[in-house]
Parts: sequence; structure tokens; C-alpha cells
Amino acid sequence: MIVCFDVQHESYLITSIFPRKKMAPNSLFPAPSSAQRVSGSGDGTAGSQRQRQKVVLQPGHSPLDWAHLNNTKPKHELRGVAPSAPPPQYTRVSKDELKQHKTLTDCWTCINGKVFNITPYVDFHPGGVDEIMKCAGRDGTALFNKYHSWVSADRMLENCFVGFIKDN
Ligand code: HEM
Repeated sequence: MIVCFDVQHESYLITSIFPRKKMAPNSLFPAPSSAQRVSGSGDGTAGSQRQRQKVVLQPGHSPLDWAHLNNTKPKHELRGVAPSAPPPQYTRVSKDELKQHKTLTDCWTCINGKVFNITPYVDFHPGGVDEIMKCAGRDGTALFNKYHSWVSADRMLENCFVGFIKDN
């Protein structure tokens, strides 16, 4: 590396003495083995990792639309409870009650001990309706973590929090 002081502009110029690596004209970018590729190989076949299952969401159902809905819709409506219902931290949900809510129009799931009303969210789910409905009316923690342990259900569904699951 060469460092020169440019008197005219009163700044330092940093020049690399290493020649820039030129890419062959027909080389692929990102490289076939790069993590920037959706599949692990460049030939369209599945790599060693599971291929991502992207679904086409209906117009108005992007993650930004979900954020907007959360900022505008009354919270009790997202929870699916009466405005006078006790706050979620005081509500306990039995496993039998959880099982009652397993349809597209009335759907609850439990993630890490917290029960969420996912009815308003299912159409916004980037992994698709069929996938998220696999956790309808039951504990979805294992499935949730299998597909995206990096996603925060607490944040995504914070206004849909119904209450804590009862131990028995
Ligand atoms: C119940 C609450 C759930 C929430 C809040 C949720 C949220 C999300 C979010 C935010 C993404 C996008 C992740 C990303 O692009 O990085 C996603 C993708 C996905 N979800 Fe879920 N999800 C839930 C449940 C489930 C369940 C139960 C399944 C499977 C049975 C599932 C399967 C998937 C799949 C396959 C994808 C696509 C993954 C990919 O892009 O590689 N999700 N979900």
C-alpha cells in the first residue's frame, strides 16, 4: 500500500500496490459455491442446505404491510379479544382451549409458552398459509425453530399475544 499526501486537495491518497484481480469474462458472480446464492450450487440443483421456499404473497400482504397494520389496527382486534379482556400477561390458556382455535378464521398457536392469535397474520406469512397452518391449535415451537429460529415471534406477533399457556 502506498500513502501520498495530496497538497492541492489537502488529503491523503491511498493506492494499492497489489494489482486488481480480474474476473474471467465468463466467470459467475456470485460464485456457484457462494452463500449469496439461493441454492448451494450454480446449476439450479439443491445444495447441501435446504432450498428456500419463497411464496408469492397477495398484494398488500408484505412484511411492511403487516407492520403498518400493527400500527393502525386496535390491539384487542389483533389479539381477537374484547376490548375489556385482561392484558395478555394475566391471561392463561389451557391446551384444550388452544386446540379449539385451529381454523383459518380463528387460529391460535403457542411459541415458547406464549399463545398468539395468528388469524390476522396467516396471509402475511412469507412461508405461505399451508406452512403456518401446520401449527394451528397446537404448540408450534419445534416447527417454528426448524424453519427460522432467527425470526422473533415475540416481535412479529407482539400485538397478537393472547396469553401464556397453562402447564396442564
Ligand atoms: C407461527 C408463527 C410464524 C411466524 C411469525 C413466521 C414468520 C416467518 C417469517 C418472518 C419468515 C421470513 C423469514 C426470512 O425471510 O428470513 C418466514 C418464512 C418461512 N416460514 Fe414462517 N413463521 C411462523 C410459523 C411457521 C411454521 C409453523 C412453519 C412451518 C411449518 C413456517 C415455515 C416457513 C417457511 C418454509 C418459510 C420460508 C423460509 C425461507 O425463506 O427459507 N413458518 N416465516
